[in-house]
Amino acid sequence: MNKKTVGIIGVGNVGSTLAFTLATKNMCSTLLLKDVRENFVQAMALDISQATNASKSKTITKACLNNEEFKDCDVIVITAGVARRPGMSRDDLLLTNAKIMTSVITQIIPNNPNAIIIVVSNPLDAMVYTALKASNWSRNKIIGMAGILDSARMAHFIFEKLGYGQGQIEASVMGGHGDDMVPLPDFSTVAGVRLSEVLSKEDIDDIVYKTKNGGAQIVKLLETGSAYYAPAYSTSLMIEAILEDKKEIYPCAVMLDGEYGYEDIVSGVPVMLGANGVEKIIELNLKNQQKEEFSKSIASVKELINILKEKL
Ligand SMILES: NC(=O)c1ccc[n+]([C@@H]2O[C@H](COP(=O)([O-])OP(=O)(O)OC[C@H]3O[C@@H](n4cnc5c(N)ncnc54)[C@H](O)[C@@H]3O)[C@@H](O)[C@H]2O)c1
Ligand SMILES: O=C(O)C[C@H](O)C(=O)O
Repeated sequence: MNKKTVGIIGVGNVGSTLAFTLATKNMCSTLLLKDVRENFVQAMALDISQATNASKSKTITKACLNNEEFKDCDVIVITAGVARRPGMSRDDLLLTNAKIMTSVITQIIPNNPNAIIIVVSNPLDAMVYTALKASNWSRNKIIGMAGILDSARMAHFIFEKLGYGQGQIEASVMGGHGDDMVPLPDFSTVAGVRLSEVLSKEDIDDIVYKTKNGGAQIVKLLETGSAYYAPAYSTSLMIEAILEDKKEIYPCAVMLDGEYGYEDIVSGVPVMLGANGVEKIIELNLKNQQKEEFSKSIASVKELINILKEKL
């Protein structure tokens, strides 16, 4: 096991599921948990620590009740904020979560100068942007989790149509983590076979629709919040790639600086993750229609950022 410290701020549904995954899988030596709900975070730390002992993992889990204890992290995950409820879009969380993000960043930065930060709070791309501006850190160090989740959802819907190929599906989604995300059937395969070889255009269109609506579908069924198992697991893959310097390619939300023709805007693109966070941004050769969809998705994130500039 790595002698590494992971911190999680916001230990609600996603944060606690992630903490449980990391601790019971022995993925770090120390796990620091922080939340505004002080009793709750202590309960989570106790419960997860006891699960860890049952699993014979060596991870030590601690609840931090002040900023001084939350220190020396190699990776920090921010899931602090509110989640949407039925009838809401992720964008409705903008102002509330931007205030929380700014306050969290200001608190954690002084004691964690070497951390790579993974942002999960929504609306995701605008929250990564907020965290980057509040910290003034370089773009390789603050990364948003969404593309792995959206791609996993797309793989799920591909399997639903096919009825075979579970575990062999590679799906690809880029763009912002909002209603205008860009599922890419042309870059998706089943055991290397292109989707268009095994599914009709109608089926593929339906998969694209369901992928874009995947988060809202769960919100509607849950009634009290949003998805957490797939988001937490997707985040754990990013953490593993960073802690173990795996140099793996994942779709993540990053600040663009000329890539795909955009700058000063955050969006989901394939990146290489390693010990330094984002170590490379990969530029796919998109067709015209895919470029248009990506541009629409960028415009939606820009709108949110303009609201933040005006109102915060
Ligand atoms: N990027 C993605 O793909 C993705 C996936 C799932 C959820 N999310 C987002 O992640 C966020 C968390 O979702 P959840 O289901 O875990 O919600 P949740 O309500 O279960 O947990 C949020 C936690 O944040 C805490 N919190 C609030 N303000 C805080 C602060 N200032 N400091 C520390 N902790 C604070 C709350 O007390 C709560 O425990 C939401 O914004 C949600 O929309 C994003
Ligand atoms: O849908 C949400 O609000 C949460 C998250 O962004 C998701 O896609 O599950």
